[in-house]
Amino acid sequence: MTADRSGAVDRRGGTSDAPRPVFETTRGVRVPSITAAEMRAVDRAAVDDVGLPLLSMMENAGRNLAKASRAVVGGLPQDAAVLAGGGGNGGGGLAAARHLANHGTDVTVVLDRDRDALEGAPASQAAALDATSATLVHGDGAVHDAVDVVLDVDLAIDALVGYGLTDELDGTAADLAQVVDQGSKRSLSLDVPSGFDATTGDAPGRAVHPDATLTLALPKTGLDGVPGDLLLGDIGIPDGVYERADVPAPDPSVFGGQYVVALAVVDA
Ligand SMILES: NC(=O)C1=CN([C@@H]2O[C@H](COP(=O)(O)OP(=O)(O)OC[C@H]3O[C@@H](n4cnc5c(N)ncnc54)[C@H](O)[C@@H]3O)[C@@H](O)[C@H]2O)[C@H](O)CC1
Ligand SMILES: [K+]
Repeated sequence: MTADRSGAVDRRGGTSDAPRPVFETTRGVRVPSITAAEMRAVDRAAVDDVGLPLLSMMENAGRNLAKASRAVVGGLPQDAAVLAGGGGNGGGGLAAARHLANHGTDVTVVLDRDRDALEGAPASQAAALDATSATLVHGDGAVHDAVDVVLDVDLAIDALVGYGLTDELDGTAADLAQVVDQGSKRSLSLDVPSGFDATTGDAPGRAVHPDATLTLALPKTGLDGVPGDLLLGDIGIPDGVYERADVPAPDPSVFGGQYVVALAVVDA
């Protein structure tokens, strides 16, 4: 195996200039793919260079995720479990949990850590969630509680880890991923199925194998090989941010008035 597009190991055994997958919307609009490092640069430029708050992007991610859950279930889920980590991915899951609860879904959130361990934007999302009817389970016993909940509900939402995965999924997040894979009726992952590397598509350990993934802003290069349907969510990043990050901006016709669109791979 040789170095890939990001310096990580490429499951395609490719070289540093290995071709990237190209995706296409159902209306035939091509969408380029980007690595986790490039997406991180886009996020950084959005926040530091143009002052777009992280919470705004996270809110858009969570609202789109709640909306995408309707597509996976075939209507508003009656009940849902949201498995959430402590980073930006978990924060998006917490925002989705609030939107679903606001619309009448019976939501249980299972955090992969103590609630007191949350900081920054995810902590703000958890505080806002407290004002809803959603139940939050965390800390010791979270995995045990998750087993019963996930088996019962219409939909399990995987917001454990996104493009911030380092090495193989471990600890409570890995146990929760296994619960989703073995026990859920349907599952929807945020940005990247937890346990899969966003850039290479490798899953070196346990991972969620969802019915669908809602990825954010642009599809990540590793998503061409992951199981399930692929959706793309617009989180409001302006053209100039992509330019600053030296990343190709999506053509305006990719979304064309929608905030969530379906994608297929055209060139793997
Ligand atoms: N513009 C955007 O695309 C936005 C994306 N958002 C979402 O944020 C994540 C990236 O957030 P970040 O905090 O950088 O990383 P993650 O949440 O993906 O992961 C960090 C989290 O995961 C834990 N972790 C890492 N590796 C492992 C492992 N091997 N086993 C177990 N746990 C692991 C780590 O401890 C941290 O707690 C992106 O994917 C989007 O979903 C923003 O919400 C909005 C803007
Ligand atoms: K995820």
